[in-house]
Amino acid sequence: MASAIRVSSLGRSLPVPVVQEMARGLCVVPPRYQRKDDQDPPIDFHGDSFPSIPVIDMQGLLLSGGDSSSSTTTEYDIELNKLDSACKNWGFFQLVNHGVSLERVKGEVEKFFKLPIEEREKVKQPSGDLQGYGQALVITHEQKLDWSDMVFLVTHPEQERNQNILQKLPISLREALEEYTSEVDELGVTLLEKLATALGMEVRVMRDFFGHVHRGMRLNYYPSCPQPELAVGGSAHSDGVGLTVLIQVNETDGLQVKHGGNWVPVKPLPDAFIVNIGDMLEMFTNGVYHSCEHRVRATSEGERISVARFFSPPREREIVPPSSLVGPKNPPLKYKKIEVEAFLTGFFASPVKGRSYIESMKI
Ligand SMILES: O=C(O)CCC(=O)C(=O)O
Ligand SMILES: [Fe+2]
Repeated sequence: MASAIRVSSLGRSLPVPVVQEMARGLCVVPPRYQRKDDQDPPIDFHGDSFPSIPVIDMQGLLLSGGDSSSSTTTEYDIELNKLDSACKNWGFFQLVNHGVSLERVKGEVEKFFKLPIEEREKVKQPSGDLQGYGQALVITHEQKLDWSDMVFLVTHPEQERNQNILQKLPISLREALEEYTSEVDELGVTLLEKLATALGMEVRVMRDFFGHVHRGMRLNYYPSCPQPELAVGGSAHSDGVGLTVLIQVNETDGLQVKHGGNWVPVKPLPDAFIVNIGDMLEMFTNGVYHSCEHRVRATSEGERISVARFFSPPREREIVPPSSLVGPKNPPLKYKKIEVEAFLTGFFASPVKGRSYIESMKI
């Protein structure tokens, strides 16, 4: 039985109602979803100075940084510099011109969330597992909840897959996810290599850190909310991974990133990826790159769907920056040395609270 060889799950999340079902016909947000205390002030913007996350052109990036032995800067290196400064100052960027086709995966994910509840529940999160249709990081019965549902899947390494769940996904969705992940994974690896070049690190060092790349994904569903001023679509958090590559499936916006003390809304460009640095890359770069806090607001303007692909180092890897980023000519080591497995076990053991977990890793 394939599932018998799965390595142990990293945590569990208490079962919660499917918000999509609960929300049908509801006029009032139930108390457990009322989050008035989590509604930070809206962005403080002044006309033209409205900030937005940087935009990086993948074709420009592919042409950049090819010859690290040359000291001449080509016009394409501008894109690499833009990438570097986006990861330092924002930890978030939009990636355009990437060549990955998104149509099919978007259509199939939308179709999944339109299925009758009995069909969706076939892939329900089993108790004691994080994979499947449910929620993550629900640790206590008192904890306030997000106005969203998700399907979480680990796809690589193969022994961490929950075959039982994968096989119960509608076949057309499974095939679309397979096609999409093979394309987005290639892009993810290329991006990690470009990040290494931007950091002045040997590409080999980044490759060694990520190894065969641990890969997971989340299909996020945020139902329309009758009282959006009371609820939160997705709690403020930083991603406990290496790198996240996300697509917004439909037209409903809602993602906000914390920048300069403000919550800045993200308006995805057509077919763009939204990419962000995760906690493990912040630690591996000794804080040079920033794992930015982000959240999803609730809205009454309709449902919102997104698909996040996560890239991380393997569980047994210790998160330690390469010598090129730590003293004597660089800052001293800023984060505790910890294995990925221990990092993740801690991450999934407490309710999410902004950047508090990565902050607790600081020396
Ligand atoms: O739905 C979004 O735009 C953000 C989702 C997210 O932050 C996540 O899945 O980690
Ligand atoms: Fe996230």
